[in-house]
Amino acid sequence: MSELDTARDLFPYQKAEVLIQALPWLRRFSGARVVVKYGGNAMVDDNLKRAFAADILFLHQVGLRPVVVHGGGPQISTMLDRVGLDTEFRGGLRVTTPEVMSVVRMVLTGQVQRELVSLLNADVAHAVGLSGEDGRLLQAERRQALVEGRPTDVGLVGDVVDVDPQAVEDLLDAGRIPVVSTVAIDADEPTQVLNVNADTAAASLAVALRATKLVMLTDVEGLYAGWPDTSSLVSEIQARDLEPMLATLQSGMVPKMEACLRAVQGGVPQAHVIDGRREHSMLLEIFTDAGVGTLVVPDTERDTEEES
Ligand SMILES: Nc1ncnc2c1ncn2[C@@H]1O[C@H](COP(=O)(O)OP(=O)(O)O)[C@@H](O)[C@H]1O
Ligand SMILES: CC(=O)N[C@@H](CCC(=O)OP(=O)(O)O)C(=O)O
Repeated sequence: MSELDTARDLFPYQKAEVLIQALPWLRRFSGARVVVKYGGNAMVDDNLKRAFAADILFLHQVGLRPVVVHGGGPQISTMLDRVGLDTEFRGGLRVTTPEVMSVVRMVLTGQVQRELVSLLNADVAHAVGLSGEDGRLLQAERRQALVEGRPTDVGLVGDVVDVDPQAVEDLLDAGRIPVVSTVAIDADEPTQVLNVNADTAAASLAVALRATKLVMLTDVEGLYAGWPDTSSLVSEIQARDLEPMLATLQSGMVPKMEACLRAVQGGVPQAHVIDGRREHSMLLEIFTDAGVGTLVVPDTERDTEEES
């Protein structure tokens, strides 16, 4: 039996109780901008994608202003394989030749984004897709990867250095749900596009939009202190405790936690990593005090005072 069936089986008074309990959260987050990063690894089946779209539409309907930033790493790898191009990652970043860049852009903006926009618009037409190229939303500078401590060339890969959020602001003002693909413009050569990690791009956008929350949906429960020991889930961590942990993390969790750190240090009050494989985990996180996943918060003032 799915969790949805269980919810349907609630007694009517229990359903009313759930609605009442959500009221303080609905009040608190009314009008809040929430940047939701949907990772390619959490887009594993059609039911999950539909549940994700339903959650985003719920947030929008109850007065929050969700902005979706999507990934698509596995989907890019599948397409590269299909067209006979090799996939290689160095230091967590895809080695991006001009041919690979064409596939990255095509899959992110022409496949993954289109699919999400179409799911979100199935009943009401709220969602509009855009890429980091539109309105110069995301500008990046070429970067290298760190492999065993050594800077290594990874081709057309960048780090977001400038965000012009106006195109997203315009859509939010018009009551739309922006769906952003993280292809960026090369700040040094504006006709060139760069491949950027979707987690760090989402964090930069959350900072530029002065978002209330950054929520990252992925394929694990959250951050594990002793990965792969799944009993070591970190439920809440301050920026100053996360920083020294970064060097101990592996693979996809490195950019994700760097992104959470970038967000809270840039003024976003809360950054969450939650399990995108569980239907409606986003609603649980936002509208209950169930405390799912890992919450990253800025250093508290009290602790800062204690130190000085
Ligand atoms: N300390 C850790 N805690 C949780 N996951 C970790 C950790 N270290 C590495 N990982 C890996 O990071 C992956 C999530 O990152 P990634 O594959 O990039 O996801 P996404 O496509 O959602 O961005 C997990 O599936 C897990 O294999
Ligand atoms: C430079 C780099 O590695 N870019 C990523 C962009 C997509 C992404 O980040 O997707 P997920 O969020 O699903 O991992 C890539 O090419 O896979």
